[in-house]
Amino acid sequence: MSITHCIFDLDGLLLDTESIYTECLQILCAPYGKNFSTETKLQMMGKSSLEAGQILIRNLNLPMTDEEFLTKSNDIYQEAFPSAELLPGAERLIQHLASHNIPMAIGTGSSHELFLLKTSGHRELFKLFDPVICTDANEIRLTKPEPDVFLACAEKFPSPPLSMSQCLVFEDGENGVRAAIAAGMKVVLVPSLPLSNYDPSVIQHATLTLGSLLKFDPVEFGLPPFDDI
Ligand SMILES: O=c1[nH]cc([C@@H]2O[C@H](COP(=O)(O)O)[C@@H](O)[C@H]2O)c(=O)[nH]1
Ligand SMILES: [Mg+2]
Repeated sequence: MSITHCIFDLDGLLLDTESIYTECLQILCAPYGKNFSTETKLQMMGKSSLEAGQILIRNLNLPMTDEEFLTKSNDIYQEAFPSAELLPGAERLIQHLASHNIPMAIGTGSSHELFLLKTSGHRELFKLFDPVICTDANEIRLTKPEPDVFLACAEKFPSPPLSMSQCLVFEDGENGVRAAIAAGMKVVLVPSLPLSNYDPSVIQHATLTLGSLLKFDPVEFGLPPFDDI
């Protein structure tokens, strides 16, 4: 069945914020002589700031409380996120789908406050999404890999899809791919870390895996073809 609605992850999928997270968390860990590993990062991706901090503290045995992590990391994020850049192919795909009136949502593990900071350089483009569901929204009980964020997107579209299988999720994280599958949606994995780090079962269950959003062909999902090729 054709796709009628598209749902986009934010960090590492539309915006190059995963590289910023890595730099910020390396800065945070360095004074403790700890190394922020890719394995830990993959577990954190898609989680709320608090849950991600708890994973980091536990995995690296960091001598700090959850509150200390939130304060320290937030100070570093406030400086770093306003310069977040769009990833290759993101603007082209968003403008294309918008020009064909395909409903688009954002479903992110980010808080609404950090969403605003990260997208501050791209305000007009992010007005094309309705709804924008952040992980601190009232209706979100559980974060990715649970399906709550994506199910809330489906429910809040101005005109909701007939079935979850008509929603296509774009994701860069393991937790996000699992959440999309749990929601009964199709999912394109565009990894933001080398693919060799990903759980093979995540890659196997994704509908499609692409090296970049530039490689996405809307026609494969029954969406209108690009006009510029
Ligand atoms: O290195 C990290 N990557 C990602 C996260 C968390 O994961 C979210 C991004 O997940 P997603 O792209 O699925 O929204 C971020 O907003 C943040 O809460 C983090 O803490 N640290
Ligand atoms: Mg992501």
